[in-house]
Order: sequence, then C-alpha cells, then structure tokens
Amino acid sequence: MKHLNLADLTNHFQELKNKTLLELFAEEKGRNQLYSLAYNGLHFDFSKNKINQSTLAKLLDLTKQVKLSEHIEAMFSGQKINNTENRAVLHTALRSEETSVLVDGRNVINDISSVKKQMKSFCQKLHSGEHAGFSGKKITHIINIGIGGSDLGPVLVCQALKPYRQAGMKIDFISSVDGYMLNDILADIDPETTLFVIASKTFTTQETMTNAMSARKWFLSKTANNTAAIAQHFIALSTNEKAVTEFGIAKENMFAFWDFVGGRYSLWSAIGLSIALYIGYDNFEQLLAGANSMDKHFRETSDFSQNIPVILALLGIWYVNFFDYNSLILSPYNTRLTRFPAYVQQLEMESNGKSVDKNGQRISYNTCPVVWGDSGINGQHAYYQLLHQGSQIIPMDIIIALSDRFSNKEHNDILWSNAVAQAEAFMCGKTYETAKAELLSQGMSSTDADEIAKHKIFDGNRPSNMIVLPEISPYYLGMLIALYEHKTFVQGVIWNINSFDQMGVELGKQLAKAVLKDIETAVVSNHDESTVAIIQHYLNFISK
Ligand SMILES: O=P(O)(O)OC[C@H]1O[C@](O)(CO)[C@@H](O)[C@@H]1O
Repeated sequence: MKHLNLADLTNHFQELKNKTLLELFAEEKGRNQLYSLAYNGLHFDFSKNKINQSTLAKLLDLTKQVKLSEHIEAMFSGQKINNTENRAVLHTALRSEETSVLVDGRNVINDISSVKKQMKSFCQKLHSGEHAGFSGKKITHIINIGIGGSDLGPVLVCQALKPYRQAGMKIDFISSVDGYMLNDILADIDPETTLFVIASKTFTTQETMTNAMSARKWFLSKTANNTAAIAQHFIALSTNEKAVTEFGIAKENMFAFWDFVGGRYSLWSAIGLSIALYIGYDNFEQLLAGANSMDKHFRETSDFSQNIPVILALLGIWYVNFFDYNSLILSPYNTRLTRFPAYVQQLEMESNGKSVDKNGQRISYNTCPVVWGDSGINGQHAYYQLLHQGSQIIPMDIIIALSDRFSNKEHNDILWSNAVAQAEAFMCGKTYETAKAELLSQGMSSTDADEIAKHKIFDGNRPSNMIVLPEISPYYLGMLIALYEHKTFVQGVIWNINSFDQMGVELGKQLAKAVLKDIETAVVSNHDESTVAIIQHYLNFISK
C-alpha cells in the first residue's frame, strides 16, 4: 500500500507472525481486559486475535496516516465522498437526530422527515385497515419484490425480528427472476389481502421489473382486470419517480429516497417500508435509533483504540494485508440472524471488492476478503471441519445474543456453550499427545492410538472475535448492522477505495442483454467460442 508507511507494521509482523495465540496469552496477562470493548450494551471481545499492544498501536497509526477522522466527518457532513458518481453518502442522515445536513445547499433532513411521515402514516392506515384491499378486506400479507440491497436488508431484519411482527401480518420476499420464487408465492396468496411492495432504487433492475410486471399481470388476472385496484395493492420504493409512474404506480403510492443512499445502505430509507409494515413503525424507529447510537459511537469516539468499528476494521486489515487470510467467516449463533452473513457479504464485497483505488490507479495489495457464513450452530455440523483442520486459516466473527426472551434458557445455554467452545477450540486446538491420551483412556490399543491420534490433531491458533448483543431486538440489530457498515467504511479508507460505487456489477448486466436478444431471436451474435456453444445448447433445448 504505497499510500501508507507500513515499515513498522511489516517489521512487527515478522516478529509476531510465528507466535501462537496461546503464546500471546502467556506473554500478556489480562488480555481479555486489554482486548475487549463495550458500548451501550454491546460487548466486543477481540482477545483471541494475533495481536499484542504493539500491533494495536501500529495498526492505530494507520488511522492517523489516512486521516480517518477527516474521512468520518466528510461522510457524516454530506461531502461527496462517492467521487466516481459525485454523490454524498448519507445513510447515517436517515437515522440521525440532527436537524440539518446539507447536500448542495439543500437540507436533506427535511426530505427524510417528510418521507418518514409518509411511511408512518401509511403503516398506521394499513394496520388500522383504513388502507384496505379492493374488496374492503384488511391487508395482511406483504410481498417485497426487490433484489440486492432492496432485498437483503429487509429480509435480514424481518427474519431477525419476527417476534415483533404486527398481529396477523405475513411477509414474503421475491428476488430471483427464475419464476419459481414468484410462482410459489403467488400460488399461496390472496389478491384481496396482499400488498406488493416494488423495491428498487433505480426501478430499472431487470429481475425486479420482470417480477413486478408478472405480479401485476397475475393480480389483474385474479381481479377481473380491475386496474383501479392496482393503487391499493402496489406501492413503489424508489429514487426514480419517472420509471415508477411509467410502471403505473401513482406518485402518492411511491416512497422516495435519494442518490445519497446506496442500495446496500438503504434499509434505513423508504426501502425499510416493508420492515415497518411487518414489525410496526415504532419498532422500525427503534432499529434506526440503534443504528444512530452506533453512528454516534463511531463519529464521537476519537480515541480510536476505543472505537469498536475501527478496531474491527483494523483487525481485518491485519489479517488480509499481513497474514494473507483472504476469507472471513461470519457465524451468527442465533437463528434469527441467519441472513446476517448474506447481508454483510453484499455490504463488504460490493463496497470494497475493488482493484482500482479512488484515483483510478491499479491496486497491488489485497482488498476485501471473501465474506461468507451461515448459522454458526449449523456450520458446526457442516463446514467447521475445514475451519478446524483445513489447510487455510479463516478468521471468524461470532455473533450471539445474551438473552433470547423468545426462546428458553435451556436452549440458550446450549447455544452459548457451543459458541464459546468453538472459539476456544479454534484458539487452543488439541495436540497429538492429548489426542493419543484420550484414545488410550477410551481403551484403544497403543498401536491404533498412535495412528488415529494423527487425525485428531487440531492446530488451533485460529483467531475469532465475539460480538455479544444483549438481545435480538430492533435497537440492538440496528447497532449491529451499523457496526459493520462503519467497519466497511474504515477498511475502504485504509485501502484508499471508493466504497460507494459498484461498477463491477455492470458488465454482466450488459452482456446478459445481448445474450437475451440472441435467445429471443434464436440468432447467436458475436461471442467467444465457449459462450456461443452454451447459448446454442439452450437454443437447441427451447426449439424442441
Ligand atoms: O435497488 P435496485 O436499483 O433495483 O438495485 C438492486 C441491487 O442491484 C445492484 O445495483 C447490483 O446489481 C445493487 O447495488 C443493488 O442493491
């Protein structure tokens, strides 16, 4: 990273790289005090990382080198930090208590407040039955049609906060264009009680528009072509008023947001309307309040050694750019957070999966790792084998709640014991000698134990973070999501990346249009040999 002086860190890495986590614990007493932070109920234990005080000091020095404080202020104050698209980045304003944030001299807080009022009023009307279906029946089923940032955030939150749902309210999500998702859901719903929420920042996304058109067709076929009823049953969440009205959704049924809200940062905006309809507007506000609390912590904790998103980000930099660990696994232990890895996957990989810096220069260092994961407890019975004994080391973030008042203690105790034990196993491992002694104590012959013990060695020395929430409530979920947003931001600053465009998604979309034309006309145009062959394979099938 030529823009940084890494000499100190590089030398330090040479000294530290062969020390095991257990050696680091032996060298430093009270590591769990030294390497844990707490903020507003959230507990962050990062003691099981390959760091010591010197590492931390040197990593923190990077924040000075890149002038992180100035970047943070630039984002919060509405400067156009998305330089390739000349846009401000103000998802934080959506949950802010400030009364003024200016973009091009316009106070965007006024715009935000007015859409929030519209959302609140719509929620009240729908929940009270004032906004009913065309036949007068109450709307009880929300179908969110959207993809990427117009899907993953609402999916995560609605799944996580299901216990908070409005009485009798159901929600389903349609993202893929394969037709199965749409048809499966349409087969089970009642047009009289269903609201279709078309969620798309651009209102041009092929998958979403195709699904929306098909849903509209289905609706009309079920209502004797009652076009007037569309107004009660279709609403749009978008920045593109023109495309929304062209689609046939009236302006008053559109909930707006703005180009200073990135798709993957949009659940706090009108894109969150599906969430608010499902869990109620007050709970949606709690989600925003939690995120705002993390925003304040991030913005105001100028001693970065105490700043949780900053530390989380620096640990990631340490592993990616020094240890060459280019994969990060997220293991949420509460089933309610099962979609959290998918959400963070878009957040981090679409933001920081880049190899050109802000100034258009090719990057010669590693940037975003592969982010993946699923429910931690399920992972234990699937891919944790590789994490424990595989040939690569993959740092892990374990996310767990202290209490799940919608579960029960016996189950929660077991969940906790598993999460803690996994982190312990990753760090401590098991030696050949211990494995052999265990086998002998189980009655195995010495010759067999000699052999089998080789397969039961755990190298350990695998780092993990533990992020503990008091509970999975709207407030703490908001805090957790904002924590990862800010972590992503800090890493982008250190890698000198614009974390707020996503040009890497464009080529595939562009080529898909050309391939679709070939399929529709049955004339294969100019592609590479392999692509021609596979298009022809499909054409052969559909021409039968
Ligand atoms: O909300 P839209 O405009 O339909 O876009 C959906 C998603 O597609 C992307 O543009 C990627 O193709 C994401 O950035 C975005 O979240």
